[in-house]
This record gives sequence, C-alpha cells and structure tokens, in this order.
Amino acid sequence: MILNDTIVALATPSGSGAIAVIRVSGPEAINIVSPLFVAKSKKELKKQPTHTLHLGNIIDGARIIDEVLVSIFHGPKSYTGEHTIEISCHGSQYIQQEIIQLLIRNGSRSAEAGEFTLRAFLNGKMDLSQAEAVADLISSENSASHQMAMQQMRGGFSNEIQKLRQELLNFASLIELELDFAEEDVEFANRDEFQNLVTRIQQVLKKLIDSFAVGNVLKNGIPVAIVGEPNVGKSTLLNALLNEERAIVSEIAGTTRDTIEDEISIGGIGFRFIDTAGIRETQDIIEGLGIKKTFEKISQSQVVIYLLSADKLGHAELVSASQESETPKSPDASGQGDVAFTKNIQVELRKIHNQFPQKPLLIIVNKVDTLEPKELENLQQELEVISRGVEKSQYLLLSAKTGMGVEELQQKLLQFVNTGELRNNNTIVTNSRHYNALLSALEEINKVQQGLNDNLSGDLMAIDIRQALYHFGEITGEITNDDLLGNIFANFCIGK
Ligand SMILES: Nc1nc2c(c(=O)[nH]1)N(C=O)[C@@H](CNc1ccc(C(=O)N[C@@H](CCC(=O)O)C(=O)O)cc1)CN2
Ligand SMILES: Nc1nc2c(ncn2[C@@H]2O[C@H](COP(=O)(O)OP(=O)(O)OP(=O)(O)O)[C@@H](O)[C@H]2O)c(=O)[nH]1
Ligand SMILES: [Mg+2]
Repeated sequence: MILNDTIVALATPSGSGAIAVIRVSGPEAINIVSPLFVAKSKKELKKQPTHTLHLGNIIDGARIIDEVLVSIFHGPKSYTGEHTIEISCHGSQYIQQEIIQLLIRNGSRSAEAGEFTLRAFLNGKMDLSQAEAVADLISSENSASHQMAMQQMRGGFSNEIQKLRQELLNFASLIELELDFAEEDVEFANRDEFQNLVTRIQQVLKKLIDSFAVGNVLKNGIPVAIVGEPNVGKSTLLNALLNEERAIVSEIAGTTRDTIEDEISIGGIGFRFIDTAGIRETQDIIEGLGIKKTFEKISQSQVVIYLLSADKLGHAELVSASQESETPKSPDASGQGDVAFTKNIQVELRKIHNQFPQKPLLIIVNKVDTLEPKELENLQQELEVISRGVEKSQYLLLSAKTGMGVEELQQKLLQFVNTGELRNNNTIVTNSRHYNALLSALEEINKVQQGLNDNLSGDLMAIDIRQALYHFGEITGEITNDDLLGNIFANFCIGK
C-alpha cells in the first residue's frame, strides 16, 4: 500500500450518464489539476479557497477536452483528509477516459478499490466500523438496511464501543498501577465499581451480540423458500411477488430445474424469495439434483412457503392422524387420487417439519380462482387437518394468477420479522467481523468476571482486561493490520 501518492478514479458508475465525477486525492491533487484547468474567471485554481466550485475548461495543451465544474478541498478538510479535487464533466465515456488519462500522465495513479475511504480511515476521518458502513450504505436497497448502515456510519455503534473501551481502559490503568505498589497491598481500582462496570459491559455486549441475528437477516434480505410439488404455481407466485416475469412458468410439471432468487422490499424490509424445483420422486438426474438443492434452500431459509394447488385438493375425506406415518400411495388415475394426494401432502409437510422443526411454515393453497364457493368451504376444513401437528404453521389461500391474497401473504411475512430493534433505533450489529469480535470480547470479560469472583490478583486480571480491550480495538480499527484492511477495502467499489 502506497499512501503518499495522488490517486484518481471515477466516482460515478462506469458507463455514460448525464454527468460524471472524477475524484483526485493526495498531496499533489491541487498541483496536478491546477495547470490543466482554465477557469472562466481566469483565476488560478491553486489559489482558490477550500470548498469552492469553479466553472472552466479541462485542457490538454491547446485542446479543450470538456467544459467542467471543479470543486476544491484543502486537506485535511476533505472526505479523505487529503487535498482533493473533484471534476464534474459531461458523462461521455470518452471524455471520462480522456480526463483520467490526462491526470495519470500528469502524476496521479489509478486508485484501488476502496482507496479513498481507506485513506479517510487512515487519516482519522472515520474509524474502521464507520468505513465499513460506507460500503453497506452504498449497497443498501431498502429502508431497513439503509437505516442500519446510516446509524453505523454516523458512529452510533463506534461510540458505544469506544465508551466501554475507555472505561475499561481506565480500570486497566488503575489495576496495572497496583502492580507497581505490589508490596504495599493497595487497591487503586475499587472492586465494587469495577464489578458494576463488568456487569454493564456484559449486558451491552450481550445485547449487541443478540442484535446480530436480526441485523444479519435484515441486511441480506430475509430468505423465504417457496417449495411444493411440481406445477402447483411456485414460479407464478414468485413472479407475482416480484411483479415481473422472472421465472419461466408452464403447465409442464418439472419446469423449474434450478433455484431462482430475487429480492423485493416489503414494508421497507428486504425479502429474498427462492423459487425451487418441485419436489417429487423422479428418475431424471438433473431434476433430482434440483430437488436436492430445494432441501438445501429450505435449510438456509428463514420462512418456508409450502405451496399447494387447490385443483388437486377439495376432498375433505382425509386420513386420520394415527395413519400419518404410513407410506402414502401415489396419486393414481383411478379416481381416488385426491385422497391419496392429500395424504401425500401431509406426509411431505411433516417430513419438512420434522427435518426443520424450528422453521415457520406457511401453507398456501394456490389456484383458488379455479374453485366454486362451496369447494372453498371444504378446503378450509381440509387445511385444518393438513396443518394439524405441524407447529409454527399457518395457512392462507391465494391465486398467484389473479394476484388475490398476495398482499395478505406479504403482511403475514412481515409478522415473522422482529422489527422492534429497528423501530427503537437501537444499534444493530450487521457485520460478522464485528459479531466475532464481540463474542471474543465477551469471552474475555467473562474471564475478568471469574477473576473478580475468585478474588484474583490484579496482575492476572489485567491480562484478560487487555485481551478484551484488544477485541474492542479490532472493531473500531485501533488494532488492525494490512491483511485485514486489504480484505475489507478490496470489497469496496473503485472510486469509493
Ligand atoms: N461530490 C461528492 N459527493 C459526496 C461525497 C464526496 O466525496 N464528493 N461523499 C463521499 O463519500 C459523501 C459526502 N461525504 C463527505 C464527507 C466529508 C466531506 C468534507 O469535505 N469534510 C471536511 C469538511 C467538513 C466541513 O465542512 O465542516 C472535513 O471533514 O474536514 C465531504 C464529503 C457523499 N457525497
Ligand atoms: N388457474 C390458475 N393457474 C395457475 C395459478 N398459478 C399458476 N397457475 C398455472 O399452473 C401452471 C404451473 O405453474 P408454475 O408456476 O410453472 O408451477 P411450478 O410450481 O413452478 O412448477 P415446477 O417448476 O414444475 O415445479 C401454469 O400453467 C400456471 O399458469 C393460479 O393461481 N390459478
Ligand atoms: Mg417452477
């Protein structure tokens, strides 16, 4: 990592647009751009005050490349903390490249991914968790992920960690001071006060650690698997939820072979729907692989939608609960197909439920547009029977084709999400690196607690306190190394 040179990159997306922004940052940024810019006012860019905007031409010798707006930031008063120039040019890719090449010929270098924000971090403009939040903010696509990233970028999480760290540090210093007076048996660090602090740190850490369960799903979108027998309308439902023709739909059973995923926002929260290959006994190797994948997707999902087709149900005459474990006959063409079919569904459902007992199951009957009102009544009863014994299940009727009941489904899905932490504006941990550091910090704090219980000597306790401090420092970036920074910032886009 070379950090004392001047870097340049396009800050706006690659491609052509109305306007593009090229950003230059580093000790020579102003000196490099100044002679390449002729202001309409004829004023020299170099002499302009910080945070001012100037209209003029970017020139390459006698040639004018573009008419642009240039902003100037004098370090350390800038995003990166370095001298920074931003050039807003016309959004042609040709112009963008001509200007960037010109800047490179005149002494700047192409920035690496995340290098502007890396510099902001290294220059103390933000701590590491705030820098990570910048990337999350850029990729946020709904209200929930936006709110969490914004809170973290503005330092909510960092402040909480910093405060604990500072208090713990004060105690560590006092305890370590005792070591210098070991012979005199003095206690600079009041043990009762220390116990209070340790208890408080444990509580905060536990709260933050618990929030990750929510934060992780809210950030990545709540995965919802749509499963069921072939041809029940899983892909049609996916399309209805996404409001686009995302998956191929046909009357041929076994249309979907591989899983198809896409995300939408419902009530500000991201849901990732996973359409799967219909579950059935099959000789087809590829279809079989698809079905295997379906079960993988169920295990990864937060909620399972088990879809049924109304045109196959409709007979209230059902198997009793005691027979449930019996292997069902496969549906046949002899007219008794429906009963066997329903029994089949019961077995299928219980299979899923037994394999994933904690997973909420939404049993949904699709194609209700094909039923007569009287048949609908029977269906209600039938569903009661089908879902009996499958805890955490709810059922719902809909038609993916007409859209009836789809909104109700969305509302039901929202009920599975705990949005309390979001509403209360609590700090929510969304980053697994932070989560792991918090777990390690708690482990060390628990050792400190044990030390207090055992009346352990200060020198031994100091070791665990230092370890806990180390893990706090990992989150905010006081403790770091080039590999870790490389990893974090390599996942940024170029120009950020
Ligand atoms: N054109 C442009 N838009 C942008 C950015 C940018 O770098 N350029 N940002 C980049 O992500 C975000 C805004 N973030 C910024 C943060 C700090 C400063 C800045 O100049 N800070 C100085 C002065 C503060 C002040 O005026 O009080 C400083 O911190 O000292 C600029 C942008 C989003 N929009
Ligand atoms: N009448 C009616 N037909 C529907 C409805 N939903 C789906 N269909 C039809 O059912 C057939 C199967 O739909 P798909 O969405 O391909 O079914 P699938 O469950 O994805 O099937 P596989 O991918 O083979 O597992 C298609 O002909 C759809 O048009 C509905 O609500 N009402
Ligand atoms: Mg399908």
